[in-house]
Amino acid sequence: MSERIAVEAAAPYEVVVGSGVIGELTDVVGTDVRRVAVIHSVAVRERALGVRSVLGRDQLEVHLVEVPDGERAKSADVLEYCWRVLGESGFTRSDVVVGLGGGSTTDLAGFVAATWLRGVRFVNLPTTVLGMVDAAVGGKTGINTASGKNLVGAFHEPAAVLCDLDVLQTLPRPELRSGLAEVVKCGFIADANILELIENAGAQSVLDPTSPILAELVTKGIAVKARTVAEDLKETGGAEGGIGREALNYGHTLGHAIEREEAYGIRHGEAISVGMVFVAELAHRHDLIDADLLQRHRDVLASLSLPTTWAGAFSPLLAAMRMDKKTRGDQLRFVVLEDLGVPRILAGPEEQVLRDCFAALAGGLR
Ligand SMILES: NC(=O)c1ccc[n+]([C@@H]2O[C@H](COP(=O)([O-])OP(=O)(O)OC[C@H]3O[C@@H](n4cnc5c(N)ncnc54)[C@H](O)[C@@H]3O)[C@@H](O)[C@H]2O)c1
Ligand SMILES: O=C(O)C(=O)C[C@@H](O)[C@H](O)[C@H](O)COP(=O)(O)O
Ligand SMILES: [Zn+2]
Repeated sequence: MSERIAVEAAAPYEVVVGSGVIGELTDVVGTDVRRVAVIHSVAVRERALGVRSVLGRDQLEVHLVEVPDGERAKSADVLEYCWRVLGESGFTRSDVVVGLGGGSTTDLAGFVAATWLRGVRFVNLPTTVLGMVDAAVGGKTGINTASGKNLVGAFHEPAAVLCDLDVLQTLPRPELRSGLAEVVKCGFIADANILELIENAGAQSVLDPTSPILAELVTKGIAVKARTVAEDLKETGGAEGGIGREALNYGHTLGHAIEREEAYGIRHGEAISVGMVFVAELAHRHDLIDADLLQRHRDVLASLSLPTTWAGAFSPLLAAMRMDKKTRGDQLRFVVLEDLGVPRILAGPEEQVLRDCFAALAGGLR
């Protein structure tokens, strides 16, 4: 059984979730296509070979473009390598890029597609929970630079996203957990039912790649992402009363800074987990949320063994946060909650309050 979630973009597309849905790839790649470049990470090489043999049957010329695992793929060097392969293969505007891998791979593949010939079609085949619920959907593509995370990129929507749950069976457990941090994020910003599902089911079944509960959480996370991006495709502002796509950045201001500070040795979802506790502290200290909602952040994340504390110096993080895309001029802006499911922007908090929130993090429980 599969679920189909529509994303109402300028060119609407579907996110298909279920076991075996990779079988739809030939259809979504489409006709009148001569070449397909499958940009994939090393870890999913076997899957890439499978994709090549399926697409190759239709007389397509399939180029496998293997890139490093994880964040190392999101570099100017790897981007340049992909451009070179496309150039040497004579890749035209009617050809298609396929991104096969986790969020790092699909962020890169999407940016390759956004920039080659000023934009070609691309299809995402995410192979991590995080890729399925977040990175592969919504059209944010890009790479990192020495100054920080995702600083160069483009909005470029995929033509389709196929989330084949079977691929999760090889995903290492810490990666699965990391993806769940973005699912928890969706719970706090938009769909409290996600939190209840996790709290009631318990970690064992949530972390089981074959469990119906994980499939349900993935589908619900995608639904939040699809709804949010459809309202504000390019992060220019939400509908009346809302903050639009910036809501999806919950926990990311500090989270991205931690990733950079750790030289990407921490997983994205782990850093975002710490970042969500930080902004919950911030909201609590501004009397926006009560102590119970703050504690609920720690509890649900800890129940999945996601980190809720981080020990290190604050000043480098503050400097990195100034490079966050939500910053305007010298003013830092954070996504916080004013209630469960009600995100808002908190602009220009006092530096001392930020330091106090950080100290509370480093010290664990308040
Ligand atoms: N564009 C967006 O909207 C968006 C949203 C969220 C996150 N992101 C980005 O996504 C990235 C994180 O993505 P991620 O958590 O998927 O990590 P990842 O892509 O770095 O993958 C994690 C590791 O798992 C391996 N892997 C992937 N699929 C596997 C599988 N099925 N079996 C075995 N190993 C597998 C990868 O090769 C890698 O080593 C970050 O760069 C983050 O900034 C982007
Ligand atoms: O889709 C979005 O919008 C998000 O913010 C989703 C985030 O989970 C994701 O990590 C995104 O890549 C962060 O974007 P950035 O604009 O802060 O780089
Ligand atoms: Zn994220």
